[in-house]
Amino acid sequence: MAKVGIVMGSDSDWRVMHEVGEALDEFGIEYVVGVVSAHRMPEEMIAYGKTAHEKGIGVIVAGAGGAAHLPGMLAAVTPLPVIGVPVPLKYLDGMDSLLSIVQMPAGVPVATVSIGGARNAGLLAARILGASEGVEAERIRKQMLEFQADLKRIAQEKGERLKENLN
Ligand SMILES: Nc1c(C(=O)O)ncn1[C@@H]1O[C@H](COP(=O)(O)O)[C@@H](O)[C@H]1O
Repeated sequence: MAKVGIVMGSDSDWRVMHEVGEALDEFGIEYVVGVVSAHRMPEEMIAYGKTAHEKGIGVIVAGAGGAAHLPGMLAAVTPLPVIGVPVPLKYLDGMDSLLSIVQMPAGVPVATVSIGGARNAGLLAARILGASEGVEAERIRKQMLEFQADLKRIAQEKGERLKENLN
């Protein structure tokens, strides 16, 4: 089974991006973590994007804050799906990052999650890998269905408890 490449513009993004890894851990999916910045190390970033698909990576999850060009620049050079995570910083609350990531020109898609939505990025990467053929993909799909059933059960139990407390 392909791995997920988790990359971020700075080690400071890990406070948000660690949730990508935690979601993948729950699904037994391997990942490799790295820091590559389009702004601070453009050559290394391009090399990462150009070679990721040759290194057993099937999906890239890229997080960055502020003028977040990393996800889009990776999408420009890789054939793999790229999921962008807007990382909120001290100023502008991540709106700058969200707009930088989501407003891609036609032809260069980045699947953008919500501001700070690292967990959903991990879950989306799991769904992408689970959509392929093979035993491992089948296992991920099955586990995702169980995960969704759990979500429903928990939401219903919480609703019931609220009703009991109010009535
Ligand atoms: N947005 C980018 C890019 C990029 O898009 O290439 N490289 C670094 N950064 C962002 O700068 C913020 C501050 O970084 P520092 O904490 O290192 O100063 C981080 O959120 C990072 O993702």
